[in-house]
Amino acid sequence: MHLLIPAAGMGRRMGSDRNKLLLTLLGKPLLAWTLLAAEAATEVTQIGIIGQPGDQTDIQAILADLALTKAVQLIPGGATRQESVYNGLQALPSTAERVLIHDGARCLATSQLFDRCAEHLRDCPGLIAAIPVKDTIKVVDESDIIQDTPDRRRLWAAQTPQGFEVSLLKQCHDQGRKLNWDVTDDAALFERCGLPVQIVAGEETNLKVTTPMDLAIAEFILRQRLAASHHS
Ligand SMILES: Nc1ccn([C@@H]2O[C@H](COP(=O)(O)OP(=O)(O)OP(=O)(O)O)[C@@H](O)[C@H]2O)c(=O)n1
Ligand SMILES: C[C@](O)(CO)[C@H](O)COP(=O)(O)O
Repeated sequence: MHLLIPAAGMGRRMGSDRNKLLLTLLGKPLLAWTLLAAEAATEVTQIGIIGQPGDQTDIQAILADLALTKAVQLIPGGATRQESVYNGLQALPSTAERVLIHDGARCLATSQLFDRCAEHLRDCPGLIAAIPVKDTIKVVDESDIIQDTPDRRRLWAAQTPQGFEVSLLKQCHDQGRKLNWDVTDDAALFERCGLPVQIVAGEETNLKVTTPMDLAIAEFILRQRLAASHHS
């Protein structure tokens, strides 16, 4: 199955001078960890990295270092994640029926999670990895006065991978562009088009590295993971 990796962000919330996916986490760029998980996933056959042209040299260097066995294509990114994924969809071969999309910034996703999503995608038109929300969530108005406390049993935190039938997702993206929808994930486009999106069990460690604190937490998790694999 094809995997698209949006990797064309600026990392503004990270506050660094470059794309956060090029920052180092335990000796490798963030993007390299994401690619290693994709390489280890049995169900992933082809990888499209969606990156800004200005990052292309760095991305090529990461690829040269990893020497992945899977076919990798570089696709130019857009101004938003939504635009970047749109570009990725246009670059897929016409034979691609289903696609997984996974944020480069979720560099701790395991190969098992990719495989689980790909397997489920054979039985539904759209899905996302997600985990149940642990906090009590408040809905507030413009003055920060609480308006509602939704039932936590119905709240899930969206992650990636997200997977879809390619033809349907392309239609949803086209609709979104026509109607100027501005969304943060692909599932939202599917939802707005009235299409069902299934939840698949995500991973608590599959955080999106967004801020410097996330980077520190990711390093802690990765250290634990590597230590456990050395002892087994
Ligand atoms: N124009 C964009 C913006 C984001 N992304 C990707 O989408 C994922 C999720 O985005 P986010 O974590 O918000 O990354 P940034 O946009 O880099 O971060 P920020 O919003 O803090 O600038 C990341 O892998 C990012 O590289 C992308 O491919 N193209
Ligand atoms: C796609 C996503 O990673 C799901 O959690 C997320 O929506 C990306 O955008 P965000 O604006 O950084 O939440």
